[in-house]
Order: sequence, then structure tokens, then C-alpha cells
Amino acid sequence: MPQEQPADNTQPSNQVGAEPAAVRVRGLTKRYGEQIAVAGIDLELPAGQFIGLVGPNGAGKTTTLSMITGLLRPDAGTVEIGGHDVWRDPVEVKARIGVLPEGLRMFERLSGRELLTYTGRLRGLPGEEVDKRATQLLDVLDLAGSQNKLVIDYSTGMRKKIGLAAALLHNPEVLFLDEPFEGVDPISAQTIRGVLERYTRSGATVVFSSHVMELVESLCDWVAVIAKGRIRAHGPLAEVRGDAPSLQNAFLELVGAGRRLAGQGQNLDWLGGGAR
Ligand SMILES: Nc1ncnc2c1ncn2[C@@H]1O[C@H](COP(=O)(O)OP(=O)(O)OP(=O)(O)O)[C@@H](O)[C@H]1O
Repeated sequence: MPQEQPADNTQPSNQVGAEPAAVRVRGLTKRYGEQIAVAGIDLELPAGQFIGLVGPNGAGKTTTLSMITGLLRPDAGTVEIGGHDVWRDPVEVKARIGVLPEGLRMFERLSGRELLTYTGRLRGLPGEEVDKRATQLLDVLDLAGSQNKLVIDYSTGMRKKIGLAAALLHNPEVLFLDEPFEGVDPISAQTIRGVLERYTRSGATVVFSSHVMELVESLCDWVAVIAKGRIRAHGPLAEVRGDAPSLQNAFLELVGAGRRLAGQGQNLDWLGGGAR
């Protein structure tokens, strides 16, 4: 199982092994007061892959993704997407990426269709093209019947889907999704999954965060495991899983949770059995 190594300076700067890097992160750091949320992350994410950023609650996934996508200013470190620095060249970068953050705030008083029209025009797409793409996305994501409903009246799953449609409308090179399947029913999850698989098959890159290992294992080609603000392992899924029976087992071992879980239970000897 590949553990985190110092950066290999012998590789060309835009390569991850044989693959070109879609995203290059160097020394990324964020503190909140005394708390170090992200502790100097180095990472090169290969292009054209379905990439999972996995870690336990509080590991630093959202903080990392927010800094990579230009939503949160790092204390230190750099991020390059498609060769452009996220903080020095934000317009170039934002044209190349789509983002579906956790708890995305949307314009709730627009209908789903209006939200896509507005997003498309902000992205500088011609009106006719926006209409065409919006119609297709609404159709594929099974939102055509709700396109005239206000976003405020959408369910959690519908909100994720309209957020995904808005993030895909300008056909970004890299799509970042923070917990895209959280609160989504299996049918909607399958729909989202189908759209994302089609998108990566065309050479685009998806980076998504999750703590649901089965999902990451079934979807991702490449994973990075994060715990306590540090990358514990990264690489192709099979390499990170190694000899472990599942990614879940490899993950528990990597984040040191196996021993903690084994000792659990003895403090709850009063629980169960109906005794008071
Ligand atoms: N705005 C903030 N102010 C203070 N501390 C924060 C803030 N945002 C995050 N943190 C802390 O930084 C650490 C990393 O949080 P982050 O939300 O990035 O983790 P996460 O891996 O996305 O977790 P989860 O899976 O639970 O969403 C946590 O300890 C969290 O308490």
C-alpha cells in the first residue's frame, strides 16, 4: 500500500506517473486558531480519472476541496489546475472547473430551469446553447418534470441534481463534488453516477469527497486517503486497497481506527438487554 512519500522532483511538473496531472497541490495548509485543519498537503491528481478523496469526519476533506477550488484562501501552499494557479489566475481556473460544494446555497426563488439559464449566461454561453444544454441535463437527471418548480421546493436529492447540472453546464475539464451522494436516494444516486461516468469516459476528471467507502470503491479509479489534515495514502484504487479485503479495511488500518474500534464496547456494558 503506497504511503505518503516526499514529492518526486524527478518527474516532469505536470505528470502523475504516465498520466498528466489535472490538479497539482503543494504544501496546502489551513489553520483555524490552534486547530490545524489541513497540514501541508502535496498531491497530484491524474487527469481523466474518477478520483475519491476519502477520510473520516473532520479529516479536512471540505477544507481541502474549498482551497483547491478557490472558495477558501489557504494559509500556505499552491494549487494549479490545467497549469494555472488557482489564486493568481482565478478567472482562467474557474472557466475550467465545475464545483458542487457541500450545502450549496442556490438562488432559491428561481425555478430549476431559470437557475440553469442564469448560470449558463454567467458562464458566457450563448442563450440558445444554454437552452439546449439545460434541456438535455434536466432530461438526463430526471428533472424535466420539475423544471418550473422553485428550487426552494426541491428535495435534497433534487437540489444535488440541479447543483450538478449547474456545475456541468459549461462542460468543465475538472468537476469537484463535496459529498455528492449525501441524502440522495438510490435511484437519484444511480442517475448521478451514470452522468459522471459518461463525463469521465470523455476524458474529464471528477474529484469527489466521501466517507462512504463502498461508494468510493465502486466508483473510483484513484483515491487519496486523508486523516487529521494529512494524506495517508494515494494512488490507483487497487494499490491503496493492497491486500486488504476491502477499501474499508484498508482505510481503517490507514487512519488507525481498527485498534480504537476493537477496544470499544466495554464502556457501554449497561447498554441493551432492557436492564435499568
Ligand atoms: N470554519 C471553521 N472554523 C473552525 N474550525 C473549522 C472550520 N471549518 C472546519 N473546521 C475544522 O477543521 C477540521 C476539518 O474540517 P472539514 O470540514 O474540512 O472536515 P471533513 O473531512 O470535510 O469532515 P466531514 O466528513 O465531517 O464533513 C475539523 O476539525 C473542523 O472542526
